Amino acid sequence: MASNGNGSVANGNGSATKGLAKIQTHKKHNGICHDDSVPTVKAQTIDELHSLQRKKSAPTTPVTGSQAPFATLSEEERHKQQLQSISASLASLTRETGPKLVRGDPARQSDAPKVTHVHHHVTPTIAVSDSSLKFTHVLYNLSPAELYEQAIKYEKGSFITSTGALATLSGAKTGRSPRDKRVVKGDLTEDELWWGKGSPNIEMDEHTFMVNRERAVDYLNSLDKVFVNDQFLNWDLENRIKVRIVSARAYHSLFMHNMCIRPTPEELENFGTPDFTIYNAGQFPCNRYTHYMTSSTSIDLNLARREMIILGTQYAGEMKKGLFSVMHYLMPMRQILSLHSGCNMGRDGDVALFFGLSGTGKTTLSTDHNRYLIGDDEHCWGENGVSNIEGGCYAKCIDLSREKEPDIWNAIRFGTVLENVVFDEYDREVDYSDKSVTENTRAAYPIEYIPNAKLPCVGPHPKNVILLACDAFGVLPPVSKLNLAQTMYHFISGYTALVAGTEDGIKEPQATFSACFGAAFIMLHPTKYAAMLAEKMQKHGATGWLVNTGWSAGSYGQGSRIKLQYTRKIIDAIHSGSLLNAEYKKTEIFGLEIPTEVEGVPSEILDPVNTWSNKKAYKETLLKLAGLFKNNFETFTNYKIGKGNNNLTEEILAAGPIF
Ligand SMILES: Nc1ncnc2c1ncn2[C@@H]1O[C@H](COP(=O)(O)OP(=O)(O)OP(=O)(O)O)[C@@H](O)[C@H]1O
Ligand SMILES: O=C([O-])CC(=O)C(=O)O
Ligand SMILES: [Ca+2]
Ligand SMILES: [Mn+2]
Repeated sequence: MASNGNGSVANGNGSATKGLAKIQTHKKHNGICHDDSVPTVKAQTIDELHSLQRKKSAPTTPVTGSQAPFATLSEEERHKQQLQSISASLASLTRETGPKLVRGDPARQSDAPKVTHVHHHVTPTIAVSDSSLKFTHVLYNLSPAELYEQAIKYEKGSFITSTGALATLSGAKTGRSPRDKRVVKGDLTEDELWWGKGSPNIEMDEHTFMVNRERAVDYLNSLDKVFVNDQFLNWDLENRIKVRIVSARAYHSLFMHNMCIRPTPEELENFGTPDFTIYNAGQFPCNRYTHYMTSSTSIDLNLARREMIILGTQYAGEMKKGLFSVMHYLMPMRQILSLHSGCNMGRDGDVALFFGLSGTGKTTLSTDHNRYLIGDDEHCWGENGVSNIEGGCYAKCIDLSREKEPDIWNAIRFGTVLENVVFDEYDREVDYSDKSVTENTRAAYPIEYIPNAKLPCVGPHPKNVILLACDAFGVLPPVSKLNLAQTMYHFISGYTALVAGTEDGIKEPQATFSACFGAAFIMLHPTKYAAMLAEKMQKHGATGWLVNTGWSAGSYGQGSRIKLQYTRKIIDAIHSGSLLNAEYKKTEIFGLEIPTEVEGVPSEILDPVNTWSNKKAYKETLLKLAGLFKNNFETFTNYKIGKGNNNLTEEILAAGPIF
């Protein structure tokens, strides 16, 4: 609006004013003066006014820059194609087409009339059912703000915390249910996948999968609305996988919005058919009379159909880790190694991988203020280097403190999903020490919430491969340098003490072995991944390390957990290269090379024997753990690691504890 810059007295057309000049705020060309300086709204009705509040925009990603304007399709045509594709996704066994879908929130009445054009042809003889007469509203790739509103309006237990995060409850399950994860054994998968003892792939047949699929799809179709996320996995563009997640809760949609890679509007426009689809009907149980079902929970993977069904658990980590399993199948088929690891990069481009089971420190230690974060949990290592599979991080929050983990603390803000935390009823301050709901409290946030995230999340070949173990026995050294055979031995063993119930039902630390530091997610035999890792480490000259982030000066109960501050110093020394050239000595039994000094770490803790007052108890505990390693490794002694590489196989077998 034009203003008459030099004050309000002169009225510009030269007409004389008697007495005090009328104060004019602005003036129209026709010379009529108005007292009010505020322009009126451009709306004829209250409804229209409210409609002005919301500007139309497409979903955006804050990540990659290119935001080319839509060119090829009209908005309406694009919506129509999306809905048809989603309807096809939701088609049941008995109906050729899926439900009638309508875009938008059923609570917004104005959305309703737009539906007619997505009406599908139905075969009148079989498809007449009540559910085919109703519409299912599709909330497609909503923004975090919209998902907040949906969650707060419709999902009990959803609240905004004092820092703006969305606090939510995952229901009866507060961790994954590995014993309820099933994989269809069919022509494609029978020979390719790892089955039997030690394998995470509990078999099911195609028919049972379809029974569960029908149950999930019918449940979702019976709802007034479903959430659909179309997103990507893997920052390596050549090996990017398109995923669709159909779910019933805003919590699930926001979780996956944060955890998967968010498409730009342009990428969404050209999304096409997803490579893999999840049907999350987690609120609804499976039918226990169905063959194979041992509980009301079932997470079912069908690689041939490229689908996953979730029944009977609302824990969002099932979706994240279910897709990780899929990547553990798809990527090795392309000679790319999939890794349950964190990953970061120094200023000079030195990349480190952090392997470890749940709770060993992948997220905590890869989130390092002095380094670029590539990702905290799931990566690929291919011809050109490493790439993150995900677009977000999933940090443990129990006992989180601003001082010890500032970057994670600051990432818990608007947009972040906070699972199962306890907060003050009035001011909504979260009490991170409260375990009333679960010890496995979690925050899921987009990776760019970490200030020094490396975008895009890719990096060159790793220089250091750090194996993290949280040793509840307190006998493994805080850090050891490994040769290649030892690295493979410990990678295949995948030792830690499970802490704090990420897997449903486990509350106390206990020794556990999980091949490749992720047996729950691998699809092929562990030696396949191990061979790929050995080959890549050899080729690119990476050094292996074993870091104990667990106990010192006694086992769980007597000793205490190694201070995070010390572990960080150890990791710093690995990154800087100073530890590579330190002085080493060899430990008994495990034959580990341990440094005599690390800057910033008391030297006496570097050899665990020094920290135990009862040396006899130390030796007994060491032998006990060595025995557990030996027992565990027996399953692998008959396997060759890689093709024609017998030497390495023998070296690996010899790289374990000797007693
Ligand atoms: N010395 C230590 N080193 C690393 N972490 C420690 C140490 N002491 C305590 N911790 C705590 O241990 C936890 C490590 O959890 P983190 O989230 O890093 O696990 P993760 O390996 O990423 O597991 P997941 O795969 O389940 O996400 C954090 O809560 C961290 O604060
Ligand atoms: O999957 C989860 O729920 C958490 C996680 O990262 C793991 O267990 O490795
Ligand atoms: Ca993590
Ligand atoms: Mn993990």
